[in-house]
Amino acid sequence: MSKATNSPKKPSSQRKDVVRAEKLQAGYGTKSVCGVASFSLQSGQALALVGPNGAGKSTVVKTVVGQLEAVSGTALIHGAKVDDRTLDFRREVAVVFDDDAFFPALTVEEHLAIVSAGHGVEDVEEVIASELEFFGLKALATSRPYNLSSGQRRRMLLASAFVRPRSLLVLDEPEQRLDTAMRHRLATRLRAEVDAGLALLVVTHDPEFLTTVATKALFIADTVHPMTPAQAAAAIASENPHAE
Ligand SMILES: Nc1ncnc2c1ncn2[C@@H]1O[C@H](COP(=O)(O)OP(=O)(O)OP(=O)(O)O)[C@@H](O)[C@H]1O
Repeated sequence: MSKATNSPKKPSSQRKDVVRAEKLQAGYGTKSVCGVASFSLQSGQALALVGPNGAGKSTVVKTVVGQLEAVSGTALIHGAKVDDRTLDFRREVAVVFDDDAFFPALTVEEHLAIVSAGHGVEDVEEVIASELEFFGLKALATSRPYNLSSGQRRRMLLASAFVRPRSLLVLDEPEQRLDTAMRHRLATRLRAEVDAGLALLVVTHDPEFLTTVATKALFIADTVHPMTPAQAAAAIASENPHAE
């Protein structure tokens, strides 16, 4: 395996779809949870999925990354049907969902080291030091997950997506449990990475986060339709504040 850096790939002059969903119906078994979704995502773009609680955003994202079978339709990543067991998929696609997934016996820096080295990153120590700094985890590098706050554990999980190479980053409500300063820092960084060529698929309920990060949006409900980031931010802002 060739050595890798943890930076997103630069956009090529000829843009190809990183994600293409065609008439995708996401759901469980034979029951779809939302309308039919057709969309594409290219290098240098960030697509935000928005919509009310229970609308089907996470289900769509899990279907796109192959964690769920599509009820019907197709999802392609880099032109191929998704198989999250393949080496190519795992090399290219970094995914962070909202569920805490960690090894209780390993420290924060050991978690990051496993992910980074496992993806063939050359300068593991340097990369980890930089992400510990960015995510405000430097003083907690030798702590174990159960000794962290929920927001600190969230930072560790997010950091794990940045210590490895990625051409597609998939984040499900990354703003969850982060304080305002961290949300802002993360949003600003994600936008810079998108501008440098990353493809980002993100579910969010945070209008400010969306406005900073997204280049386009998709409203998920009984019908699915595209929106501009400004329209999507307005749609989120009008969501019932007591719905979450
Ligand atoms: N494992 C499952 N089996 C069956 N139905 C499920 C399962 N997980 C979620 N659902 C249902 O699928 C629908 C969509 O859920 P999903 O988590 O995709 O919504 P969401 O838009 O991401 O919501 P939120 O904004 O609350 O995170 C909901 O009605 C939910 O109850």
